[in-house]
Amino acid sequence: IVSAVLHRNTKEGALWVKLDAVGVASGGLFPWGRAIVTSIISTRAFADEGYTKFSKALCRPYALPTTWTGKAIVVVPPSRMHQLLTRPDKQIDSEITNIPGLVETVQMPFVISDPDIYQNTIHFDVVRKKMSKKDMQFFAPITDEEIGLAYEDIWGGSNEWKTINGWDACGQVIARTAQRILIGLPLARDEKLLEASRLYANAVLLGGALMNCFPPFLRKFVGPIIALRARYFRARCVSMLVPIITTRLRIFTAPKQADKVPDDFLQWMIEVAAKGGPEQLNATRIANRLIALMTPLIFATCYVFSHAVLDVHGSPDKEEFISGLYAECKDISEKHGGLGTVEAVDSLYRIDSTIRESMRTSDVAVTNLFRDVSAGKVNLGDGITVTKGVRMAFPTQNIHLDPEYYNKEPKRFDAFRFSRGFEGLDEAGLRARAQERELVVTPTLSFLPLGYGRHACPGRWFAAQTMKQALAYIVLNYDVELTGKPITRKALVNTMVPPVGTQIRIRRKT
Ligand code: HEM
Repeated sequence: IVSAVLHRNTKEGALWVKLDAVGVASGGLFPWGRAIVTSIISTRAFADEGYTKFSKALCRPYALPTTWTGKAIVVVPPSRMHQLLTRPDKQIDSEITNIPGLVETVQMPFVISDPDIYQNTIHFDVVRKKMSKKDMQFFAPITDEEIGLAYEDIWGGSNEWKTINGWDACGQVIARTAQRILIGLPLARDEKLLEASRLYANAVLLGGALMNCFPPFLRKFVGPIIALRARYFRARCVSMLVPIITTRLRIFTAPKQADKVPDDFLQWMIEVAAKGGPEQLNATRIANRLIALMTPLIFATCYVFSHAVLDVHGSPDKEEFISGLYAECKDISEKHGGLGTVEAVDSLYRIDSTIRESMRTSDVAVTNLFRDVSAGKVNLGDGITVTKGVRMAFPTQNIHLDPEYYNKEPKRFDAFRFSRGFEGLDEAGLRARAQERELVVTPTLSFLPLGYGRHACPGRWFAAQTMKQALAYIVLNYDVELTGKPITRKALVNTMVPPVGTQIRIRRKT
């Protein structure tokens, strides 16, 4: 059936016939069907093969079979990346969009019933307007304070070793900090809301990965069942958020009293919603928008941050990394009287390099930066045109581990890879080479975890600043050891499954 769909006599069928495919056997029954089913556990191997054979050797796109779309996605070679990721979404001959890929990565429609939340993404505008580089001074002292309090409450102050779940412990600190920004005090510290939002984020990630193991025609049936857990936690979050949103809406519509208007994400969200018309000023809808943002704010940030903590502490070079990080954090923190300013956080170059390196080596996904053709056709060269309904992606994980871009041991986690070359320079030397620095927030064609071009992540300055503060806090205040076996990471379809069971031993430094 799959073969017939892929090869039917349409423009799309012509595309699949023309493209080289990976993982599809040349003989036997239902080769495409078998490749699609195998993609559940072999997407990474398929992508490795496609990268070597087609992306690198021939600079050609190839078809990657996947249960996710129930057919294949077109993996575009690095040579076409700049052009495709910087072009306007709408051109005379074609229209592309990144939204379906983002939405379907976590299968949002099964979790949130109101389609306006993911079809009309006005909450993205709030991130774009209020979370740019220039806004970081506003957030720095708030996140610094919340991170410190969160560690004290969650990781504790005991000098005795205790064993905790590393993924949960990192996630709880990030969730609390993210929530402080979203809804302010006192609700941000409400234990029940914190737990529900963190479990919601986990359920969305793991549920999405699981749902994507089923092709769309089966997903219709299993999706609602798998999504029950995420729906339950979402409903709990909504019921806790609606009262505060209702109060804020009242303040918003009342005659203005400047001192009463809070300054947090929820307030900015209400202001943007008001421009969208009265139907947007609905407390449940606003709650769902905040929850939709919890996926990047809590899940993506938690994913990256937990990996950075585990990568540093699980490295054979841990001693060297930790002592280098400690020296930097202590020096900068003493110089700036803490880490609650942009100037202080921006000076944490080794910390920045550690997080960037972890994002490079511990990718969230096998392929990423999805673009669906929504109208017309996109020409990929070599006579290959992609038509409406086809999803394109980039071989991001392969690029991140390619010796052409990372010539020194590309698979090794080398925390100071991006900072080492700048050590020992005086002020003038540092200034002269400032433009050369590759930071977490600097997307390049060989560093794509935060996107590139037109839709590069607008939350990256906030995510980077918060993760840097949170990692520096651990380095300064805790001894951490990984317990159990070394972490091995596997892909489930396109998602790299995080090590949610990893245990760590921690104690407060004396
Ligand atoms: C470390 C954590 C994060 C990672 C790894 C991450 C990753 C990404 C990536 C790869 C994209 C580009 C998608 C594409 O090109 O199609 C993206 C877009 C986006 N991110 Fe993030 N993100 C993170 C944190 C955040 C935060 C904290 C926020 C805001 C609260 C945020 C909000 C967004 C939004 C609104 C978009 C869509 C931009 C657009 O379509 O123009 N992200 N993110």
